[in-house]
Amino acid sequence: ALHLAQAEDGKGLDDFQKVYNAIAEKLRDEDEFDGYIGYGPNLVRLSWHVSGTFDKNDNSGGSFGGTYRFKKEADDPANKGLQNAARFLEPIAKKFPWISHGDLYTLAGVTALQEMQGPKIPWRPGRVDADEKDAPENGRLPDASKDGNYVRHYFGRFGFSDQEIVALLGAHCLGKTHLENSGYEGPWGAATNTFTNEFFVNLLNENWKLEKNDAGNEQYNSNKGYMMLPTDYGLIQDGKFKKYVEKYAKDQDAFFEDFKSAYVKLLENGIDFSKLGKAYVFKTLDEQDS
Ligand code: HEM
Ligand SMILES: CCN(CC)c1nc(N)c2ccccc2n1
Repeated sequence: ALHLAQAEDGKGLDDFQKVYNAIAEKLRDEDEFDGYIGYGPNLVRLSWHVSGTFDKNDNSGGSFGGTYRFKKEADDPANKGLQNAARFLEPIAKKFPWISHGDLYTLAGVTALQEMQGPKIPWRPGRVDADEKDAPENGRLPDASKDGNYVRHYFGRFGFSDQEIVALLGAHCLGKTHLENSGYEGPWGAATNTFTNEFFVNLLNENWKLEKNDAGNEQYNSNKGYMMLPTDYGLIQDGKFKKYVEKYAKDQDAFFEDFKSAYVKLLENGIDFSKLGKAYVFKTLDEQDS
């Protein structure tokens, strides 16, 4: 059965907005990280990795239990580089000991996206920390060296449609790949900390050359110094995905709307929130500047 959400007792919008603000202020303050990209993209990746372990066949993994806090999950080679996001969140967890790890990891991704001018992401609390025995085994996160069909099959495990898959991958407008983390490198310079539909525009507009990188892995590079993972490139090799790439390259609002829905589905997969009221929509720091 699905995990039943149990909100932290007596905590409401104001309490979670305080956590949001603490993360957002720390994001602004520590802007030099990773060549002045900042921690935003890394926090978004963490929120996806703690959720992407979900398996609808037995309702294992996923964001509910906050099991990333155990080495068994954190040390998954696919999570290399996310130690930065985890370290960033430690003082936040200390300041707000009442928030569960699952709620903190997902709220941090929502905060980072909104502070990077992304769409407003409705968020619901109620994830409850589980034990190390509940941590999913390594190997549930995707392999970047594969093609579009692999991506369709991989996300089929969570019940995502072609349209939801393309929208979700639009998050690769943020940050960059790091050779020492994943064996992929770049894009230098182009890496951004602003949420836009640029990933789709680049996919369609650049001429991509398949090259071996310094780690011996193949990736697509453009003469402007952009890069695409083989799984990214699969979105324009596969006709059914490509029509959504074209839609989002033309219409950023449609991308924002579809990304928001798919990202919420990713973060809430496997959890029954029916006992809770409506989701919270947080104000950005800019919207609160008194
Ligand atoms: C086919 C599925 C996916 C594959 C194979 C994939 C693979 C990767 C790889 C290899 C990196 C580079 C990591 C590093 O070297 O530091 C990366 C970074 C990133 N991914 Fe994905 N990813 C996928 C889906 C997603 C999704 C669904 C999201 C969010 C909704 C996401 C968000 C990010 C972000 C924000 C970064 C940049 C992190 C940073 O700059 O530190 N990815 N991804
Ligand atoms: C759209 C070009 N960029 C940086 C703005 C980009 N492209 C990517 N293909 C990419 C893939 C994984 C993680 C980050 C990524 N960033």
